[in-house]
Amino acid sequence: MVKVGILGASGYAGAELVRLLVQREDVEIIFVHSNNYAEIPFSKRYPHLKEVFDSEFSAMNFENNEYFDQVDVLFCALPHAKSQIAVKSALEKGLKVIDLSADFRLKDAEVYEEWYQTKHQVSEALAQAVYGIPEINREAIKDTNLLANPGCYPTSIILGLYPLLKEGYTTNETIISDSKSGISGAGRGLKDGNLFTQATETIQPYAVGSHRHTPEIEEQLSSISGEKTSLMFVPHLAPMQRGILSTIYIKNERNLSEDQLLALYNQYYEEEKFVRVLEKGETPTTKAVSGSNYCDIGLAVDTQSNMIVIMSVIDNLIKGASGQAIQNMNLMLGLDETTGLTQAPIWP
Ligand SMILES: NC(=O)C1=CN([C@@H]2O[C@H](COP(=O)(O)OP(=O)(O)OC[C@H]3O[C@@H](n4cnc5c(N)ncnc54)[C@H](OP(=O)(O)O)[C@@H]3O)[C@@H](O)[C@H]2O)C=CC1
Ligand SMILES: CC(=O)N[C@@H](CCC(=O)OP(=O)(O)O)C(=O)O
Repeated sequence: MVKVGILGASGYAGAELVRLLVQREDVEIIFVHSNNYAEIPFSKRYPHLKEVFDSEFSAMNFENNEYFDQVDVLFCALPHAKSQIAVKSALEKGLKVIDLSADFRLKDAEVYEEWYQTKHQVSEALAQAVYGIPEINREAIKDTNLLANPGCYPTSIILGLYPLLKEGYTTNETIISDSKSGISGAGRGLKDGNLFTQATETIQPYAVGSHRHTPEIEEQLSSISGEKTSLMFVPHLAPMQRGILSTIYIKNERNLSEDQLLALYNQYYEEEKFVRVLEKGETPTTKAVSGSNYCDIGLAVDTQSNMIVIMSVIDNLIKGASGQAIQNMNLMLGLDETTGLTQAPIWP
């Protein structure tokens, strides 16, 4: 039995961890943390899990936390900069740690501090953290105790570009990703722009050219291509609960035909349970991956402009957060990577 604890379980990502893990017979959830909802049953905040998971939230201090002595794996689903002390303490106690925030995703503390405007308190641990996209760096994930779970936008974009960049495809022309996210991507915290009245029946770009996922994506794309690779990333808030669509544009510098492009992606992803490459002419929809750990990728070549268009969709809370975190946990524990993640998507 694998014993797990979840920090930030009252948030959307934490609650998805609970929903996915509570259904497993090989996992026991030992504690769910929330300071604001301490001693309140989980199912009061998340009524869909009534009689499925009714344990109370526990408030806690993260330094030398005795709760950590009771578990094998710690998931941190806290905002940026809030889990660093917990991660340090859990690593010292010999736990496997999976952090869903951005705190261990960037290798360079200075870059983190510039983009997140806060000092990194555990920068010495950055070197040991492994960035967790299993389809790309499965072997390193198996060997780490500190897993940096990727951001939701980065997951959709990196999986979308991986085969082309791995093949040495264009890195000297700017790549563009026009990405759209459902509102759950912003978490459950109250924010004016996420009110129903502000966010429904409209779509809006934000953080144009300045989104904090840009350095994360560029670092990973550069690592794949072996050269400095830059990205023009434009996120949008879309009026849906879940889902991310990234439409990525990259110069077709080797004049691949659509059939060749599809063959390349099929070759890279044919063994990957959670990546589905669509057929010629098909375009992905966020609905087709909703509630699942799938990433669906559609491909097209625009012969007029000689641009490749990659369309990548995920559920931001599953493959973009908690599903991928569990996929990583499975690998870190030597389990079948797909355990607990084979639920089919929900439609409509
Ligand atoms: N939503 C998404 O699609 C994705 C989210 N992530 C990342 O996962 C993490 C959680 O996100 P999400 O679930 O959306 O966020 P939510 O805002 O929904 O939840 C935040 C959680 O963190 C806790 N928390 C907030 N502030 C503090 C603090 N100062 N100290 C201790 N605990 C605190 C809250 O507990 P309390 O009840 O006490 O307020 C709550 O449990 C973030 O780092 C986010 O970037 C990553 C990928 C996708
Ligand atoms: C819609 C929305 O607001 N999305 C969030 C991204 C959430 C996420 O995955 O990012 P992190 O894990 O890096 O926080 C944003 O743009 O800040």
